[in-house]
Amino acid sequence: ELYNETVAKAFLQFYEHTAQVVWNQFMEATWNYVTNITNKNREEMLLKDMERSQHTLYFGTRAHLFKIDDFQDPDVKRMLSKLQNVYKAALPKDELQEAPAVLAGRAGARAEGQPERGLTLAPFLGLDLEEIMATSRDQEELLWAWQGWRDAVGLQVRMTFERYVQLSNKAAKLNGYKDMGAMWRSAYESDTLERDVEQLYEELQPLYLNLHTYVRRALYRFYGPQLINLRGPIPAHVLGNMWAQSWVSILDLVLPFPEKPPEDVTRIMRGQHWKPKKMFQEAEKFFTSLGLLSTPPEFWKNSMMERPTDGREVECHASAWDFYNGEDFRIKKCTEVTIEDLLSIFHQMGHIQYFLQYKNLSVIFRTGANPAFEEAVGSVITLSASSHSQLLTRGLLSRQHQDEEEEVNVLMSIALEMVAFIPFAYLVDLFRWKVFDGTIQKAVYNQEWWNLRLKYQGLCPPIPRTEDDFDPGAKFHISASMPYIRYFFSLVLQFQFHEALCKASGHVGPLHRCNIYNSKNAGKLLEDVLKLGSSKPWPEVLQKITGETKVSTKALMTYFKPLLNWLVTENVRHGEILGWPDFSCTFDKET
Ligand SMILES: O=C(CCC(O)(O)[C@H](Cc1ccccc1)NC(=O)c1ccccc1)N[C@@H](Cc1ccccc1)C(=O)O
Ligand SMILES: [Zn+2]
Repeated sequence: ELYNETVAKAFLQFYEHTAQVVWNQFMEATWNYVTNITNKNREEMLLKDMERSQHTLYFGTRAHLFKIDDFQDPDVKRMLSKLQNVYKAALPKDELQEAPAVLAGRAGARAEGQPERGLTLAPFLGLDLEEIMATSRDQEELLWAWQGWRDAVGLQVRMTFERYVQLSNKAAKLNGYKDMGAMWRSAYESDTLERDVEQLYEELQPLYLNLHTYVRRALYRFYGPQLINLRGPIPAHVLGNMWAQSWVSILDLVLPFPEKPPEDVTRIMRGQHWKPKKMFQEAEKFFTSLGLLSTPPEFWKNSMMERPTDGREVECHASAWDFYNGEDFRIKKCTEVTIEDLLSIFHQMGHIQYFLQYKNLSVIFRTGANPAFEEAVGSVITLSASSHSQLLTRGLLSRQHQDEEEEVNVLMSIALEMVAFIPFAYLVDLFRWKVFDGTIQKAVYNQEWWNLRLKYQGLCPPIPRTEDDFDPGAKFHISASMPYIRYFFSLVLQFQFHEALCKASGHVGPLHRCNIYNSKNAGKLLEDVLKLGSSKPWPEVLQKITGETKVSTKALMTYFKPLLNWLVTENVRHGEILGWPDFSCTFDKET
């Protein structure tokens, strides 16, 4: 009959050649917009987005005509089933037109006319406010920045968020999913994803609880009892980050051994006159030291490594770009010369390495084995890049020896980045899954957001919040409709990968001292995984690198064991209450 396997192969060839052109044009137009936000560039992006949707719909509807179950070739079956999901292209034309203004919030279009004043100010405002959140120790100033950002951006997103939920769920249903949360979760090819991540979270909770309790004590010492309740949640504006998702900026307030502070790598970088380009070259050197691929000339010619100084408005959230022609790959980042940005560049270069490794696969398979794999690649390299031995080798540290207490200090700084992140990375999509499935209704969006922030992060808003606010909208990924559970999953995966790569590199000793730099064995293991893209189910890919088919928190717990021991001893010594039995947020001061 007509739609047999031979026809399917020709159909896929036809898809392949047309998709490369359509996707390349869409990426070019989107790149032009986010690196020069003007109405003209927005129009051009929307046009290319429409063409891409028409292309997706043309092939998606026809892919449903094949009886995939009768086919033999596993690749043909897998490619056809992936084509069948057409995402938002399933929407009727008029709603598809409306979608960009609604779906991509801050990063994307506004319905018509000039973008809101607050929004055009926001990107510039954003980096300065984040700087204040990281460096200020004046809680009034921190409150001003915290509230300022939410008023400037959060409220804008609120206006379109309900319509965004409607359109998203309609598109999901048209693709056969019960809601958009189910469609997002389908990227993991598992019908137990929600329970799996909940289980991982529960295994990690004791580690987070002990860190939270210790940090609360340290903040109590600095800010006093009128701000910090030792039996209650921590106010969200004093953790050194706009979303309290990373606490590394308050390391100086919580250092276990303050008489042995770690060297300030940022100061050393600036003393050595590091520039953004050198930071990218540094990250590339690490990947090539593993025998992995180097970046093509286009990367250095076309990337945007610094915020432009010609007055152009750009989207400053870092990202890596594949232009689907096998040779054009870019990073967009408003790089500052800091250790945080150097490590963030390692993360972005991990995305680029994935693009390079799978560039000869069909376009359909040019994504990570699952979205968490994409995020984990760069982050696993970062674990080695930020190790004492690596920073020493690269001349970014001068002190050779590190004694036991200095090591606890370093583990604390890594935990402030990684362990503090665990509940935040978990709750962002817990919130959105509940919004999509209707558990959380519009009337209580903000209250339910703060219920989750209290339950999982043990945080409180520093001032009373109402339903006129929309605090979730203050996070880029929510305003840009970017799924987030991938970062939670990636956090666990990156330690599992790190353990496997360290073993392959012949490392002996504690996991947190491992540095895989120059290990061709570790590089080979990683290469074998990356070049598969999404052509195989991710448990198979996970097994190739770790020997296991299940995600496990064992490696992460091993890595932080020395710190957890220290934290438990410290918290017991102070007779601390783990958790926040006083769950109320103290606004009205008794005093
Ligand atoms: O958002 C990022 C880093 C940006 C990115 O590399 O994950 C970026 C996000 C993004 C931006 C614009 C459009 C789409 C996605 N993702 C990529 O550039 C990307 C993702 C998948 C494939 C190719 C590129 N990190 C998260 C979480 C995180 C990750 C690692 C350390 C700390 C925190 C955050 O900052 O909250
Ligand atoms: Zn990423």
